[in-house]
Order: sequence, then structure tokens, then C-alpha cells
Amino acid sequence: MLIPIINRSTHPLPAYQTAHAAGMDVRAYLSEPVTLHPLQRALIPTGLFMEIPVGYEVQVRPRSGLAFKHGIGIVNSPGTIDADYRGELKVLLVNLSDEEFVVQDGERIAQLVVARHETAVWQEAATLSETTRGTGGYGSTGVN
Ligand SMILES: O=c1ccn([C@H]2C[C@H](O)[C@@H](COP(=O)(O)OP(=O)(O)OP(=O)(O)O)O2)c(=O)[nH]1
Ligand SMILES: [Mg+2]
Repeated sequence: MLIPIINRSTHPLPAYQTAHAAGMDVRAYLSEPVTLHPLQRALIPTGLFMEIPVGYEVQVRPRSGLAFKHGIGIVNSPGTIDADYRGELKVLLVNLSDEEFVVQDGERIAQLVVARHETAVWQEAATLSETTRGTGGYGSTGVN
């Protein structure tokens, strides 16, 4: 699918790194590096503005390598980019490690997954259908 995008950064567009990747890596667009101290968060700009087709969303997900090596996550993971959003795509990184982490301009900080979604309409009801699960949850089926 084609998605109109404005790239105000000096970096390449988000890109799939392998043939069948689900996520496109997206890069930070920074005038200077951003230091994240332990448990600190920062909204990192990308310089990207997109026009997502109606019926689709873009999910902003963490990169497992950054998470594993440096404890870098996304606070609102997965971030949701709405089809009617015309602002800059930003990524809300958080440093969950006990060491500072420096985000560099051009660094691949997250990945974008384009996904179809439904637009639902609530149908108010007095009762709901019965199921085996019923109201059970939060571990109700046991451990093993
Ligand atoms: O990681 C993110 C999440 C959101 N957005 C942008 C696109 C999205 O369409 C808009 C609103 O996001 P969301 O609905 O998650 O935030 P909100 O707190 O509900 O704000 P709003 O009241 O503007 O919807 O912010 C980003 O750039 N990055
Ligand atoms: Mg919202």
C-alpha cells in the first residue's frame, strides 16, 4: 500500500530491514543528542508527517535490541498514530535501565507497523451471551 509522507528530516524514510519484516525501523531526528537518565522519558521527534489511509493505523513499537541491550522502551507502547493525524510522528522513549542512554540523531529508535482496524459502533444491551469463561479472568484458568 502507498502512504503519503513528508520527510523533514535528513534521514531515510522508515524502512523494512528484511523482506518479510512486519515493522519499519524509524529514526530519531535531533539537532543534538538526547540523554535519557534512568527512568527518564523523552518525546523524540522523527521529522515525519504521514497521511495514513482511512481504516488503517500505524503502531509505534519498541525495538527488542534496544530493549534488551539498553532497557529502552516506549512508555505508551504500542503508540497509536491515527489516520486523521497530520502532526509529526514522535516516539515516547523511556530508559528502564540503571545507566544513562544517549539517543543519537539518525538512530533507529522504534518500529512502525501498519495495521488495518475496524471502526466499531456500540450496541447497548441489557444482557450478554453466556460463555464457559464467564466473568473469570486475571489468572482464573490456573498456572499450568
Ligand atoms: O507514540 C505516539 C502516539 C501518538 N502520536 C500522535 C499521533 C496520534 O494520532 C496522536 C494522538 O495520540 P493518542 O490518541 O495516543 O494520544 P491522546 O493522549 O489520546 O491525545 P489526543 O487527545 O490528541 O488523541 O498523537 C505520536 O506521534 N506518537
Ligand atoms: Mg487519543
